[in-house]
Amino acid sequence: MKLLVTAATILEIKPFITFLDHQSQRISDTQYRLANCYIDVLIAGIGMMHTAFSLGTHLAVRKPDMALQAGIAGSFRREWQLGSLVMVDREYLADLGAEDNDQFKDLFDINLWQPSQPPFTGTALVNTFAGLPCLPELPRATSVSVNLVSGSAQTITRLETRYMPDVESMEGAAFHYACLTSGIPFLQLRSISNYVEIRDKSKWKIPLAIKTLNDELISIVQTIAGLS
Ligand SMILES: O=C(O)c1cccc(C(=O)CC[C@H]2O[C@@H](n3cnc4c(=O)[nH]cnc43)[C@H](O)[C@@H]2O)c1
Repeated sequence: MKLLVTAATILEIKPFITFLDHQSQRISDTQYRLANCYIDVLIAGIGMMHTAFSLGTHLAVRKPDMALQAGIAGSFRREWQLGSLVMVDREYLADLGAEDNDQFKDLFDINLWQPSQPPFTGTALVNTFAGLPCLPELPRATSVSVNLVSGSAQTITRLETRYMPDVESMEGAAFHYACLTSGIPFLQLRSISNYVEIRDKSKWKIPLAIKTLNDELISIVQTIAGLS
């Protein structure tokens, strides 16, 4: 099994890298062997541009059997606690399009993209989770990927009305696009660090979200490697 684990920033998967440093055989700066599982770690950068380029290059060269993206996210759902985990089954590109006076239109609305053109299902990038060696028991979430973190009532209402999202990140859609296009089974794991609201960074629980994210990531990778 060749597994890719990717994150936007090293901060988000530092405990996982520490686990690999202690529990696995280090092959190079970014490659490890854990039992019969070869693990590549890719810090792809924040945002869809960095993620798409890093992943596109990596998937073409390394051809992993599975890719796992781990990161923190904002939640639209107040009933989901900070630090709780989801796996994303549906991604929307929520701020790529055109402004028509005070209305936002995405690329499907203005007919530059057609619904269900590959690799889209309708207007979403959908993970069926087919081909994965294991699937954690986590809530499934619809996600929007944005370049501009949502922080106004108007934007939040627009996203909720249009996409009915549970969570928001800055990379998920690029990850889904790259994996669907390359035909590589994939899993996007997100831990909720904040609610999507008018920006107040003092309320974010990044250390808690990173802890729960990495506990789950380690557990999943141990399962894939046949260690639990
Ligand atoms: O200081 C800020 O305003 C700020 C805004 C968004 C993200 C950050 C980060 O430091 C984390 C980068 C990372 O986190 C993901 N993320 C987390 N929460 C959200 C969100 O509410 N909306 C979109 N992305 C979020 C994102 O995927 C970034 O890679 C700081």
